[in-house]
Amino acid sequence: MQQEPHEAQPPGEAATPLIALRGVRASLGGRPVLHGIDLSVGPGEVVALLGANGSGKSTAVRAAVGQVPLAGGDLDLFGTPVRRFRDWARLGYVPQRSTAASGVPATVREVVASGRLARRRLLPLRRADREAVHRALDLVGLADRAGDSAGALSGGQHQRVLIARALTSDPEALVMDEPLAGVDLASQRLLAETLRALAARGTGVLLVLHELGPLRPLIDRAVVLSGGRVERTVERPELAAGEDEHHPCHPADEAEPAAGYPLRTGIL
Ligand SMILES: Nc1ncnc2c1ncn2[C@@H]1O[C@H](COP(=O)(O)OP(=O)(O)OP(=O)(O)O)[C@@H](O)[C@H]1O
Repeated sequence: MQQEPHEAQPPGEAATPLIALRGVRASLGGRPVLHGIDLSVGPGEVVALLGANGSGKSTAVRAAVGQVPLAGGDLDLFGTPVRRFRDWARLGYVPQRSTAASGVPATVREVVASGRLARRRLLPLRRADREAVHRALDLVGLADRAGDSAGALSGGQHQRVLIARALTSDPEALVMDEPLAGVDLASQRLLAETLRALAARGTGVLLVLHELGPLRPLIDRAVVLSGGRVERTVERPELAAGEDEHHPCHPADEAEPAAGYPLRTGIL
């Protein structure tokens, strides 16, 4: 990973969003899931996507990284319409754990190094790459497990390996789907420190979260989805009054309207 800041915007000019969804609609299995999502992440911004189970958070971030075709609306990445965008190495993505945990017969180091290949374009890894892999593993507290089989890790450790893989490619925008799921508090704090440092040098971060947890002070904007739409947006949720850190984000499943969503989420 480089330590230099990403390219700065000329003074006086509004920064081009790294990720911009405008009126995005998407269907899965023939069923409309997103009904017109507006969302943007600028350089150095940390944006949290919240909402009940089934509200469309994963679909929205998968749409944002080009994994779900758009049924309508626009997606721009680094100012380029997605249909013309090719520079995928600028975008890091950590998928939801359940969709990523496969029985890959590789060491932890190899899994993390695969994140570097996007930058190397399949050339052999050099010393700088190996150092970047080590740094990324150190950042997630797993440097001592580099030689272990990835299959021998716990669920939370596996999640941290996926985070390290995304970090090692030094992305300018980082999209993470529930990075805190199954990750212990000490590792959540490590992740918070890492994201703070990345944002400070211009990396934009989009996170699906159930609870803000130790990431709360970093969040510039929280976007709450409900039924595939943006229900509300809250700037700097850390500053919002009446919060309860430990209250779950989504008390009800979207499929159970009787449970009374939207309730107070406890997050915002
Ligand atoms: N492959 C699929 N085919 C059809 N429908 C799908 C598919 N994947 C998800 N859906 C539906 O799309 C809706 C949104 O799902 P999504 O996974 O985006 O929600 P989410 O907000 O991320 O939920 P969670 O908090 O449970 O992860 C849900 O109603 C879900 O049932």
